[in-house]
Amino acid sequence: MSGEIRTEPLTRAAFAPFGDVIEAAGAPDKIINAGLCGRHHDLARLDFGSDGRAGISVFDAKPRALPYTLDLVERHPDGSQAFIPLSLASFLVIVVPDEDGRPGRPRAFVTTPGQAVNLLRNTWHGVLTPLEAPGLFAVVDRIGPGANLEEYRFEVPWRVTG
Ligand SMILES: NC(=O)N[C@@H](O)C(=O)O
Ligand code: NI
Repeated sequence: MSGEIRTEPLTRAAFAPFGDVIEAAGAPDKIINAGLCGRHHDLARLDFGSDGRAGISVFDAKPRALPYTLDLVERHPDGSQAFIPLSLASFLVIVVPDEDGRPGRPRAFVTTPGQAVNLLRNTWHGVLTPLEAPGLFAVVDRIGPGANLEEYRFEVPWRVTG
């Protein structure tokens, strides 16, 4: 299976089967800090497994452009993975439903400035793909034993267009 994938806007509802959209959307859950800050509370389903712990790393990724050739996806069977831009750059988020242990048809989302994402454990996804510089991201994922990585290379790449 291969072909062309059109990008779609990133919304919590559309992304929910694959993970969470982390953003300051709507009214804050709580006003804190003497009224000077709104807290948008507990936005992501983090999961680091029974033998792992949470880690924060910084990724400095090369920006890419659309149309984008998708030939490789991966997943982390032991934990979730969150990508939080350290700038207002937009990025491409590719996720794929699993079909009997292999990726099915990818879906491609483009973030708007201020959006971050958390990928659920074992969700097929494209690697971190900024669409503009700087490609600096904080990444919250599992630190622990094992590779926590399964890769899949498509025999025929997908073409992702805007
Ligand atoms: N390999 C790694 O740390 N990053 C990937 O998991 C990725 O999704 O970019
Ligand atoms: Ni990953």
